[in-house]
Amino acid sequence: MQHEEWISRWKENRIGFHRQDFNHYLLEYWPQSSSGSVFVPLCGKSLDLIWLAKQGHKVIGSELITKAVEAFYEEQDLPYQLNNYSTHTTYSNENICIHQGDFFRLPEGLIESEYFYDRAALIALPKEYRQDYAKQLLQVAPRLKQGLLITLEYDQNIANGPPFAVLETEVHELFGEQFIIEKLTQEIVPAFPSAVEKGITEFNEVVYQLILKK
Ligand SMILES: C[S@@+](CC[C@H](N)C(=O)[O-])C[C@H]1O[C@@H](n2cnc3c(N)ncnc32)[C@H](O)[C@@H]1O
Repeated sequence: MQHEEWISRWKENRIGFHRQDFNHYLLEYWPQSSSGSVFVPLCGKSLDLIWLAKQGHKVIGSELITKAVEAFYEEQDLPYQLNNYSTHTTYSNENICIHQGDFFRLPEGLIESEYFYDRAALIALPKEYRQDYAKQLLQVAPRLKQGLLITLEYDQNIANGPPFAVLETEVHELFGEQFIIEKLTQEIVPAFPSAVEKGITEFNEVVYQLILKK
């Protein structure tokens, strides 16, 4: 998807993916024993960043759109410091730091997180970008050892994304070489309003745990 489309979505407030509460799969399935840093790619202004920080994690997000990042810190009333780099601008706070810029241009090894959380990141990308997403995730955060991934399934022949349908076979194609993939749960849920407009009434939401192979 073109950057311009995300710019106009945020500008026009067409952000039906944004939730006013914490993701219930995160609350249920986030590994309680985890500690350290969590990477949240394509993070928007998600409240899940707050929940993860409250669990004691250092949280590192990546988000393309300046308006989204500024809205996050302003709405959460969190102070931040700014640092400009060639590929991105970093908004830092004691617990939550967001690299604003193109995820695909973040430098190799920038992020030292051991955990990642993907809700509506992989499924925000068209198929032709998803292999690069999986590759870049591990290049930018080479110490990752575990992740929680939430995908959506629906008939992509009825409507195009985003959100895009990402089936279990593709999750294995993208991550199966590096990670042991366990499907934790799945649930039929009402589709986002933008998908309803395109004729999709419900999604099958699927939650996976990914653990790095030894
Ligand atoms: C569907 S939203 C999901 C946001 C968040 N994960 C959530 O659960 O609310 C996808 C987000 O990815 C951002 N995005 C799209 N392309 C990106 C890129 N190349 N680099 C960084 N962020 C990107 C969009 O601006 C948008 O905020």
